[in-house]
Amino acid sequence: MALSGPNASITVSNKPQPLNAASKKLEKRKLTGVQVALNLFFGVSIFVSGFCLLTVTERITKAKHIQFVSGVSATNFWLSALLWDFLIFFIACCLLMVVFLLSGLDALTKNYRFLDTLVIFMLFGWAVIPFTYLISFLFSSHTSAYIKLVMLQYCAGVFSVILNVIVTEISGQKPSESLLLNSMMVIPIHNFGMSISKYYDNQETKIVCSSAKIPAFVNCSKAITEMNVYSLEDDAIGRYLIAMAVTGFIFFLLIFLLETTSWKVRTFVYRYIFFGIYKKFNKDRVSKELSGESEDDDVQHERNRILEQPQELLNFTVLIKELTKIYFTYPAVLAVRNISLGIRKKECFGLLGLNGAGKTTTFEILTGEETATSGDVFIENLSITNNLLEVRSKIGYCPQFDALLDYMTARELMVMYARLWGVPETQITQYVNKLLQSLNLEPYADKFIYTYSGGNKRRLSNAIALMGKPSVIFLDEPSTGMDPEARRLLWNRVTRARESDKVIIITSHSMEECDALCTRLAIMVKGKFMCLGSPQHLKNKFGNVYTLKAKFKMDTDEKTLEDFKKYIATVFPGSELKHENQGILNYYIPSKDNGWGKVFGILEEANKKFHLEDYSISQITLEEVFMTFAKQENIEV
Ligand SMILES: Nc1ncnc2c1ncn2[C@@H]1O[C@H](COP(=O)(O)OP(=O)(O)OP(=O)(O)O)[C@@H](O)[C@H]1O
Repeated sequence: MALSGPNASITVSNKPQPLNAASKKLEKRKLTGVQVALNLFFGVSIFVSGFCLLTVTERITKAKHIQFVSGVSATNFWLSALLWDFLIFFIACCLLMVVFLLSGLDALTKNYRFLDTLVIFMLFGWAVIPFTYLISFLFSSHTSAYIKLVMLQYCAGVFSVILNVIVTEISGQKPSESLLLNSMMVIPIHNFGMSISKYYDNQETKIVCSSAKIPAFVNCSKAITEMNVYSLEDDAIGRYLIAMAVTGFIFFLLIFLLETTSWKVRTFVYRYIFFGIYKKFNKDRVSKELSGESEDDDVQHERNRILEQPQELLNFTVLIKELTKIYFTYPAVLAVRNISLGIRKKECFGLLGLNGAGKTTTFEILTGEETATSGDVFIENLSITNNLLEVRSKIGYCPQFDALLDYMTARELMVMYARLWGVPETQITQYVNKLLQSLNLEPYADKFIYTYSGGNKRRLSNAIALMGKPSVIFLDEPSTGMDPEARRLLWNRVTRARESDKVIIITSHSMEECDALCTRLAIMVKGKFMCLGSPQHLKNKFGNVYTLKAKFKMDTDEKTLEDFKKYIATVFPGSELKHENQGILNYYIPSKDNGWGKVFGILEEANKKFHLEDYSISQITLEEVFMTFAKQENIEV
């Protein structure tokens, strides 16, 4: 039996032949091409699968999205990744050649054969690196992607070799005539295994045939010794090399298609197919919940203003028009329900809402990360659905979770983004230092990011979002985990950015932050705007109560407290005792018919009558307005 075709170095005929001592020794020492390939598969699989680690990490942490948003094109991103990984692959292959040389694998190294071997390895690298990138899109964890890819590559390699033996040796078919073996040629490791094993066998045979003593079991016919190893014959490697060259190119093309047109395909599928089917079977729900009509007059007014006027007259930097997002899971989630909004230059718009209200989904659509199910977003009059690449170059984005590259320093990362934004090379150092200073990041600027605290990572994410010249900056919960000083610095920086003609859109769970930064805000409940306006407008509109805090001395008896409660109930009809603890009473007092002067007059009287230690009266806070909507959501749930 010949192990891989007629040119196998050690050809075992069907009839056992007597071997002399020298040839027995030779047989024992020599490997077959198949053995060499099998031995290489494991190491090669472990090594090449590593190329998925960074691509998966960059995708799931959104570092890739931030780079795209900062102006990197898909071509540049993937070509630079390929170039770098290919360089690493080349160095590793050179080291492997040294190992081959030291191990005495003359058929792969001696007499310039290492150049042929390198060609096989390089073509394998060209095919397998984009293949690994492509497969990595299927995974959302880099460790799982790595382990599964190692297993996939190794099993595919071993399987393909076994299949080749079965097809050629057992069923006697030529590899080029077997549909199964031909279809295996899309897998880089199969082509690599075949190339290396056939090349090794061919060269080993030539070495043995050119020696003084040719063992009897070696087939040294002219057809074998004079065959061009690069030809397209079944025992040569030409077809496998061509397959690797072509598939590498195809894999790369597929990556580009995935990056550039998959967004359009997804938009089409979700908008016209999934949403069409959904509308057909859920007519009532769609007309009731996705009508966009609102009970709040400000929200309704904003919607009318957008829908009734031609877009050119509106002059908004950001225009959200009847935006809807449905996640077609089971059951379907209506994450954003027909919202319309216009934001002009120098505005800071806040999106508030409980967890799961739809803020992040709205952000993801606005930054081009998610597709809208219906409606559209326009940034400087460019539709995000039709001009994604242009729109991306107009935005800065700080995602909810830090999209940073752990093995870079803050300075390196910021220099990289400054270059991407096109800051002139001579000004980059000064530009980065200024930004680092403004967020007090200088002490950590030259340390690896993985050593940073959560708050410092957040500062850096915000600094990156504020870089360059975007027209719109999206900040998703920007100050989470920051200390009060860092928060103040951030607020100053954001306010300065807003004043320099930018639009800031922010989501936050900190009402203090929204009150400090936002010129307008909306409270979102279950994907809908429940109210819209400036913080003061919302406080006036929904805060039709004052909050009264009365503090009694420690020795005050129960009767005095009861008398005070009766007194308040009489002088402020409709008042509500919200909370009582350790002689401190908190009331909501209706503001209607109770001006500030009247309230203070009554409380001064109460102070004298009940000997209060202290009292205060204030307008309702934004947090209390928010809580009234939050309560509504909880009741509806
Ligand atoms: N990929 C997804 N698939 C299915 N449902 C999703 C997906 N992403 C979000 N959702 C659902 O969409 C709704 C809105 O989620 P979203 O993350 O936008 O809320 P959020 O207001 O940003 O919440 P948080 O304040 O916690 O960040 C939630 O009900 C959530 O479960």
